[in-house]
Amino acid sequence: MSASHYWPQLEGIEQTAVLTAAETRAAEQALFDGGIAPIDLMEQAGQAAAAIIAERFAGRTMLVACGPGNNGGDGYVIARALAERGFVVRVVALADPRTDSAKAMRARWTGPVEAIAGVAEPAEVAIDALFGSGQTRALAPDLAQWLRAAGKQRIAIDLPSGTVTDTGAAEGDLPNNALTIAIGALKPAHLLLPAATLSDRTVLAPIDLPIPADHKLHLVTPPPLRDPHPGDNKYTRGKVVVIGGAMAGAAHLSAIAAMRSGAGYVELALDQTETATPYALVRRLWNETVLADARISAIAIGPGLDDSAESRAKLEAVLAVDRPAVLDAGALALLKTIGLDALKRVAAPRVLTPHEGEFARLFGRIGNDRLAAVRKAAETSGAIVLLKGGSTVIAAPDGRAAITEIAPPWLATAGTGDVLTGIVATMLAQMPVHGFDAFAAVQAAVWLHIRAAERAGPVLIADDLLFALKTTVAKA
Ligand SMILES: NC(=O)C1=CN([C@@H]2O[C@H](COP(=O)(O)OP(=O)(O)OC[C@H]3O[C@@H](n4cnc5c(N)ncnc54)[C@H](O)[C@@H]3O)[C@@H](O)[C@H]2O)[C@@H](O)CC1
Ligand SMILES: [K+]
Repeated sequence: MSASHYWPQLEGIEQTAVLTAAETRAAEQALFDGGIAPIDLMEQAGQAAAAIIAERFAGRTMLVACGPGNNGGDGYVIARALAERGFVVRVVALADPRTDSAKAMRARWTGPVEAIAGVAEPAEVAIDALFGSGQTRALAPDLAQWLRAAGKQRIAIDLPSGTVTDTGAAEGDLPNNALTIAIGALKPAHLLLPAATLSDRTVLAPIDLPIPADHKLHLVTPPPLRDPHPGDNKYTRGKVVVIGGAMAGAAHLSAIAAMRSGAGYVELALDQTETATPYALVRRLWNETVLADARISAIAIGPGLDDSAESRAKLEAVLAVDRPAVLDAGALALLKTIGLDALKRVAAPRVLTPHEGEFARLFGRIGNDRLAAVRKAAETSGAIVLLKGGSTVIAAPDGRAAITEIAPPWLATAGTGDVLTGIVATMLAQMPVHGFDAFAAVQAAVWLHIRAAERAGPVLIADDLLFALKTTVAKA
């Protein structure tokens, strides 16, 4: 087993806007309307991609596979730029170029262009410039197979061919890429499963693409956490109440995670209490007065909660309190019977943190457009919805959405979701401290969860995250 990052990684991405195919086209059009020539933008894109390739794959033989559209156009630029740097480059065309820019770039490539059928010898590196953000259908199986055989390693230009830009769907048996070079901006398929798993690494080739100010989707980024200052007390650092039930361990994970994320005061309400470590955790017997304290900053409910009448009464009590609340696990099952309207009883933000099964039970089948499904769920419920998984999608009722990088797969183990719930609760409790809103608070929590998992390392168990959180939060 390897402790290093063998799951897909984003590298050096500073521009965190994520654009759909249509938004990318609109941004390009804005440039062209402003007088930039399309071939100049393509030259910039191809040169930027070639510079990245030259640095990382020095000395390898290259085979550039060009499609008929502008992705193929990028391919011709890359071939020329690599040849000028001394690389041995062959170019293969799937079909003649169809766009003006691609035609122009093919004309500037002075070497031979082979037909796909004629390629016998694979190269060390095959560059997939077949299809990019203009892909409209699945990749033909024989083409996928050809691509797999064309190089010992592959690099995808903008997107791996066969992936759907806006959903991350990827049909068929598509080959893996050592590198994907996103052109101008990240697209949803760079972050969403399964497409995101087709690349070991994803980097961004910078071009002068203007990012529309009203774009609504972005990559989850490091949160701006404020350190405590001498004037703080336990209540200014946030009081979190965690309401547990039948399985007390799950609620303990949430409560201790809330503590380790920096909450000033965490209270755990249970059906029975005992004195145990950590002694700093205040354990109380559940009754409704637990929720009567005006100093409560946020509430978490769900981990370890069964579907009994008592549990339902607890959830009803939480939903009546005008304080930020996160609902997970058992609370989501109960919410199904209470009805989503209950989330709107008070003005304070509500956060739902379902995994796929819980999501489907509450909102219906996810289908193959995870992002659209989560956005719709947030809109209809009025809550911030965080769909957990290898790449986590978060949506706010106002249409804003965010996607995480791919999380360490070691997180797929019991109890890690309970930990996330606790972190969410603390970030909600600390909204005034850090000066962010609930949508940002949830992103902060997911980011901390991923970083804590990296810190905890392979074969982590949920309890390890609790300890890893301490350093993670301190360094955020
Ligand atoms: N518009 C521009 O000027 C720029 C575009 N850029 C590149 O252009 C790409 C987008 O170019 P396009 O919009 O031309 O689209 P693509 O080059 O991605 O593909 C479009 C062409 O492929 C066909 N097609 C789509 N999916 C297919 C499939 N599965 N099997 C067979 N044929 C298929 C379409 O009918 C069309 O002819 C980006 O991904 C990026 O690489 C960059 O050069 C930056 C500048
Ligand atoms: K491609």
